Amino acid sequence: MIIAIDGPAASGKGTIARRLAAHYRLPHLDTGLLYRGVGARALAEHVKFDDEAALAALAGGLDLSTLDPEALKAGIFGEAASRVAALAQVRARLLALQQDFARQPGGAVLDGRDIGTVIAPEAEVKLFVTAKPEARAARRHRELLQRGESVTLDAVLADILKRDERDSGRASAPLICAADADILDNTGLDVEQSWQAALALVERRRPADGA
Ligand SMILES: Nc1ncnc2c1ncn2[C@@H]1O[C@H](COP(=O)(O)OP(=O)(O)OP(=O)(O)O)[C@@H](O)[C@H]1O
Ligand SMILES: Nc1ccn([C@@H]2O[C@H](COP(=O)(O)O)[C@@H](O)[C@H]2O)c(=O)n1
Repeated sequence: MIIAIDGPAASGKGTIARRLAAHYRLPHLDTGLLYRGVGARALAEHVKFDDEAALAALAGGLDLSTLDPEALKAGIFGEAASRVAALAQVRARLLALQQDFARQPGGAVLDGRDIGTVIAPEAEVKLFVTAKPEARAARRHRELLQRGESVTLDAVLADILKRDERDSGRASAPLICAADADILDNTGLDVEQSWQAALALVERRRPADGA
């Protein structure tokens, strides 16, 4: 069974994806980490965000096993990720890795922006997890403060709105809800309520044999 989870920044899709993976004993890929990894290397190597060929080369050389999820969750890499993610050549270089992960025997859980539309349109279960920008900003703000980052709620909200616009407006694999996805708006739901709502939606769609 492939479970595809998409949605805007800080909607809680990663939290849900990790729990679904544990619940159904499926491998999980947070695809945002790939773009964050490319963005981080671009910053480290001073590659300009309009140098598509050079950024695509970085994407082609990405080694999943060396990515540090904790470090890549820093706010600065979210913005860098969304800039490199707008480039078609970068996305093309990351396509096979994600599709291979999705199509492994037994299935997988992937979360991102284009999983149900581009990476695994054949997924048996698709969730589009969303929440009002103010709710998402409050969550991300809390998370960044816990990480020790000094940032205002207004700055986080502005970043989220900018990223939403860039991710939804780009020509290549924009963030859109797949026509056959279930929408979960978890504004006003806490983590546990959001998880229970997601699980109920997945259970409704899950193939009887779990394949
Ligand atoms: N329903 C919820 N209510 C409150 N906080 C939540 C909820 N769901 C997730 N969170 C918290 O919000 C933050 C963002 O959640 P998460 O990382 O799952 O979002 P995401 O959509 O995967 O974000 P990203 O933009 O990095 O892909 C985390 O700190 C998480 O613990
Ligand atoms: N499938 C995906 C996943 C992510 N992106 C881009 O990466 C940025 C960071 O993603 P997070 O989920 O870690 O916040 C995001 O803003 C997207 O621009 C993507 O394009 N496709």
